[in-house]
Amino acid sequence: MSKAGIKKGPVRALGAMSGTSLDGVDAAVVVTDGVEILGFGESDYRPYTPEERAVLHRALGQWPNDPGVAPANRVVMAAHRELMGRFRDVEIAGFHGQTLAHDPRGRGTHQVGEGDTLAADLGLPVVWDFRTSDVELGGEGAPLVPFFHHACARWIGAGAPLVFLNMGGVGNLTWVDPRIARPEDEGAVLAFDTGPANAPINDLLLARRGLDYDEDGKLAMTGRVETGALELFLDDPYFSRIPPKSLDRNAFPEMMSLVGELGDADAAATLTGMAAAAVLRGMEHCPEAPDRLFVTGGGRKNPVLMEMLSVSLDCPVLPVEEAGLDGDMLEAQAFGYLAVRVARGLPTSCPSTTGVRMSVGGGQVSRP
Ligand SMILES: Nc1ncnc2c1ncn2[C@@H]1O[C@H](COP(=O)(O)OP(=O)(O)OP(=O)(O)O)[C@@H](O)[C@H]1O
Ligand SMILES: CC(=O)N[C@H]1[C@@H]2OC[C@@H](O2)[C@@H](O)[C@@H]1O[C@H](C)C(=O)O
Repeated sequence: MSKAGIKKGPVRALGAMSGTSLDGVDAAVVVTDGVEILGFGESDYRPYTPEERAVLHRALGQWPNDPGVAPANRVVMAAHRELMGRFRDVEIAGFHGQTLAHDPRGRGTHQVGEGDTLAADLGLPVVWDFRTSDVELGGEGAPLVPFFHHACARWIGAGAPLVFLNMGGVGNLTWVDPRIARPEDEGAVLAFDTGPANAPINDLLLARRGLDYDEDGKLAMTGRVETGALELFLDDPYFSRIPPKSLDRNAFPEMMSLVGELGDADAAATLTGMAAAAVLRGMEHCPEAPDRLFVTGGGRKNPVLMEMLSVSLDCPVLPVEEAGLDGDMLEAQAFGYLAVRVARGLPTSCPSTTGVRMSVGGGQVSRP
């Protein structure tokens, strides 16, 4: 028995993720022993209502005890309780919560949501608060999905280095060498946040058109990238900083003023171009050219973004479905996988994924 009280060998683990796009909560089952992936189970999604989303938006940038946090906590807990309660025959759950603020070298990192309450509500051991111990040990506390990306590379039988690129609200990439068996071993993974991805596009569409996002890149498709604005954006020192490195959702507030004078279509095209160009700059940091780049997250459904990535990168750019994985659920699956690792005392991050001083298994375990 592990510290979470789960049996030896593979278990069905449920993971849940509420991402920086604030669109809703994903939950998915992965079958794992905490090392290898043995299979995937069912998955489900629970969108936030417009009112709930507004509560979360108001709480962005807030720290514990700030006034918007308690209402945000109620929204996050209710959505997770409802969604995760739909799953059966699960032995353990991983609960990421919702990031409200991220300042690893300053005030820390803040995910709202109470895993102990959720454990009692669901009657399951819940692993949560995944990022704090990494930050306490000098790490960025993000990204945390890279150890799961390494397991995915092995699950799909990859034989050469490849990249997983998540285009969520923020972009993050993991360069993986699947020939190295353990992710914490030297040279197995390199990971970092590439830059803003969908969050600024969503913010623009909301401000200018009252829409949640630029569906299928329809608006960007009719616009033109304003290269002056793009170059000013790329002057930010973040892009030349050696990884690991991570970002807050709203880390580039100047983006909106860079496109402020542009028409709606040009502004959308330029923000989409900025997301793609940030990835290109990120690829310069990879130790070796990858064989293929698999895109996960909502951005893979944006044909304008996918085309921009394809024309600028030297390797095939493919939606992760081409590898038989589910690009909407990868992060939720990751937190199920990481929960089992924490329960079994295995690390969840290492110096090359977050810059942490030594490999660490982050996360609190709450039993019902
Ligand atoms: N058909 C589509 N066309 C264009 N963009 C899309 C489409 N579908 C989803 N998106 C974008 O993807 C976003 C959702 O992506 P995803 O669910 O990966 O984000 P997240 O998990 O919240 O973010 P993060 O990974 O940063 O935590 C939407 O808010 C939207 O911007
Ligand atoms: C602090 C935080 O929540 N960061 C998120 C965010 O969204 C994408 C990117 O920025 C990544 O660093 C991370 O999420 C994923 C799940 C991760 O930790 O791997």
